[in-house]
Amino acid sequence: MTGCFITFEGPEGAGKTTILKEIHKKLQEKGIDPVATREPGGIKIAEQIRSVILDIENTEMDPRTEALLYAAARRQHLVEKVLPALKEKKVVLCDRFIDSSLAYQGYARGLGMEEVLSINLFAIEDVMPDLTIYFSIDAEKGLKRVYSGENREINRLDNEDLKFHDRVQKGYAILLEKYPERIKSVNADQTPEEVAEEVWLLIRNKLSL
Ligand SMILES: Nc1ncnc2c1ncn2[C@@H]1O[C@H](COP(=O)(O)OP(=O)(O)OP(=O)(O)O)[C@@H](O)[C@H]1O
Ligand SMILES: Cc1cn([C@H]2C[C@H](O)[C@@H](COP(=O)(O)O)O2)c(=O)[nH]c1=O
Repeated sequence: MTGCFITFEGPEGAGKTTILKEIHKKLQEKGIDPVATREPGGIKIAEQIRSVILDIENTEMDPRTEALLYAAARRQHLVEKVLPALKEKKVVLCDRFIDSSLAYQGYARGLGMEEVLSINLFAIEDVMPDLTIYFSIDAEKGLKRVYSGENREINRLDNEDLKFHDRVQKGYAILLEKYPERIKSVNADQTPEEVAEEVWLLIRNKLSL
């Protein structure tokens, strides 16, 4: 098996983290030892940057600072964790990557998707995911899940108004049109078991399992 970089994308509460854990388990059952990680975070420095970005009290953060911090966390995570794993021919499952920056900072914050792409190309050079799974759900429904769940703290980005989260979704819609070969959409508004099944099918196809 060759290395494969698979990213999970979507609005808040779409179920990415839940399904990523399930896919990790399913791959292990097939005798594969995948690396499961997340952005921003996944390694010490990037987790430290994450707490600065997502701190609910950092309301004065400038949008360009925000975009640069995400890109910096991405760079460090890529060189410290993702690239070494791919070099060992591992499957890497990553909760969010560059598409989040394009949808959230580029489109929803209004910085421009091309501008945000260019700072990110500096961070990632030419490393793009082999497959991106987009968890499609209405922004409001996803947010309701986040606010009613008890398993994570509400962060600064969750706290943006619904219009912001609707723009995030629009940003992703643009990306789905732009990268149809790489980004595959699943219906995230189903039971976790049904969503996991759709995602599993895509991953099995990609890995020829
Ligand atoms: N298919 C589903 N149906 C209903 N609830 C779900 C489903 N998938 C996940 N949830 C619940 O919704 C909440 C958010 O799920 P999860 O953390 O997996 O989403 P996420 O996409 O990673 O969110 P975020 O990016 O905002 O952290 C959790 O409480 C989880 O238990
Ligand atoms: C990578 C990345 C993330 N974001 C946003 C998306 C979420 O609101 C948070 C991360 O929280 P999660 O619970 O781990 O999903 O950060 C962003 O705006 N830009 C990015 O590049």
